[in-house]
Amino acid sequence: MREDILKVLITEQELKNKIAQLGAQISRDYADKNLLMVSVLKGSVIFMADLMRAITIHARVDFMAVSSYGSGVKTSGVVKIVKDLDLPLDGYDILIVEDILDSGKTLDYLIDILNQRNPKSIKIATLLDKPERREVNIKPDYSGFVVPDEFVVGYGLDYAEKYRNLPFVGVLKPEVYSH
Ligand SMILES: O=P(O)(O)OC[C@H]1O[C@H](OP(=O)(O)OP(=O)(O)O)[C@H](O)[C@@H]1O
Ligand SMILES: Nc1nc2[nH]cnc2c(=O)[nH]1
Ligand SMILES: [Mg+2]
Repeated sequence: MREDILKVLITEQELKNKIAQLGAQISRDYADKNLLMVSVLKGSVIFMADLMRAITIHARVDFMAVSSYGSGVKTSGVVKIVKDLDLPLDGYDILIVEDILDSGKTLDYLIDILNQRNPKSIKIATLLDKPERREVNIKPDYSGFVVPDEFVVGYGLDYAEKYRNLPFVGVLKPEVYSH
């Protein structure tokens, strides 16, 4: 698996340090709020697991699965809800936890849907932000790293459902895509 990686963009240690900072910041900002973290499966699962443990105040968690990329590297533009939340949102301050904000279409759609359920507030925490690729007007409230316009994998992010279990974020060798 490691032999498929062209370069490491963000190391395990850099991820760890940044998530500790984000967790501390969120803990301060939500001290007087009613935090419900909403993880967008599957990509955000590793970030969610690490971020929630870096948060030192009461936090509830829930999971939602939407898919727009299928198994490829390009968004289909169609966002499908594969699994909905279990909890109603009224009275909660929602923090959507994402692995990457790319075109922005996934979150744009998701925020529309979640807003209809009357939460107190909705904010976005994304590990990675790829602003060059944005197609809709959306910005993260908490962001770990800005990444260049390259398809990244690892730490939850897949290519054809593989590489999610790499402990760092990297870029694949071009020949991997032709298999
Ligand atoms: O900003 P966008 O262009 O919409 O892209 C970002 C979304 O794409 C990926 O999910 P994907 O649909 O591949 O599903 P996955 O999380 O299960 O890999 C990623 O996890 C984000 O949710
Ligand atoms: N794995 C992966 N999924 C994405 N979804 C949107 N952008 C990306 C990306 O750069 N890598
Ligand atoms: Mg994906």
